[in-house]
Amino acid sequence: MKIQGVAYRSVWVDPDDGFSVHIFDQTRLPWALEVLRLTGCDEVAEAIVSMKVRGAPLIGAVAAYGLALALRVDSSSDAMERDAARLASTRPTAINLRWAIDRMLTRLRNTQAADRVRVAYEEAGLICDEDVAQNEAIGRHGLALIEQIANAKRAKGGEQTVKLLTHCNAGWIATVDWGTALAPIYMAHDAGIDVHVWVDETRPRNQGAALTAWELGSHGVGHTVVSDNAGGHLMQRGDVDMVIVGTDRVTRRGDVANKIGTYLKAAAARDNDVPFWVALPSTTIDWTISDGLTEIPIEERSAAEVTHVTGRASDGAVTSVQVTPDGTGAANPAFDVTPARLVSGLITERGLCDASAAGLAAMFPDFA
Ligand SMILES: CSC[C@H]1O[C@H](OP(=O)(O)O)[C@H](O)[C@@H]1O
Repeated sequence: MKIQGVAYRSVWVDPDDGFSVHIFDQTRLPWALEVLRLTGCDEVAEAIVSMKVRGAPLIGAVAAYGLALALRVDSSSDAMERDAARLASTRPTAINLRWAIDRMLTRLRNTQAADRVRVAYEEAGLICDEDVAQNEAIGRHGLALIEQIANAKRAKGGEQTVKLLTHCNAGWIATVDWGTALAPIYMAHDAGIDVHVWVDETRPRNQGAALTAWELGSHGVGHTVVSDNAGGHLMQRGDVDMVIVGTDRVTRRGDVANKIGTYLKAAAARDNDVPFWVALPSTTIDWTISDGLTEIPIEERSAAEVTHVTGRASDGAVTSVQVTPDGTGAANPAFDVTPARLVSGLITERGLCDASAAGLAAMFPDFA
């Protein structure tokens, strides 16, 4: 995606040194655009744990490069397995992380130690290129949904703006490029469709207020940040034509894990007959599990993310302030699970499908 006219991906290998891995520090956005140069596995692991880099597809891609960096230090099989396990353990919910590491190991276990660094960078690069292509395809398939809404509104007459609601950040900065939930929105905007996005702030880390708003604003897409609790009210008033979100893991029967609060939006959407669509590349499908509620591990993050909020002070300094009384405890589940029955459909790189075992098996017979 472009930032001030310059095209970027969210991760890239330094063209000069040929090995260091560059990412944007997402904890500094939207106040500063800062590139981090990662030169070792531990730095990559820390960047994922601290959410300097985040987003299910992107943490998979960056972890893949993290393994390449680790192999530069020690390409023995024991070290490779240890470092791969370390990277895979950084965050538990997004299946893309486990998928990317497993894909790297599958290739590297069949590679001579002397060739592993070269092969690792090659495979990580393929993972990135495939993510970009998948997300662009998701954009095209999701665009058709937005076009349908726009056409229906045109036929009906009256207010023409297609009003979408999204939760958290599933944009280009959460993937290698394009994004998942935001890809159709970018394409609709670029196609001249009048869209407006309600952006859930997405407490506690405010990925919506900080990252989705920054992305959409940078691309000129109309948007309004709302509190997480406002979505149901907007739907009741007919101000939401469709909800579109990303995901971190989808089960083989279509249960969806996504940022905490997604389930509540899906429940409100169902209660107000608002279509609720989930955008994902097939790397986000966990074919080994069915019941999301009992089988998807939900990341528990620090209480400090709830008791404190980060923002820019009036003097321009980015700082964190406490919003709870001293001594008050906080729970911080980072994801929840939306049952397939509340999902209108899945937007994949191969097309739109039902959030069901049959729908996924029909779309991905080669995986199911
Ligand atoms: C296309 S990103 C998918 C998913 O990842 C985000 O989680 P986090 O910000 O904790 O990495 C969020 O749940 C997005 O919807």
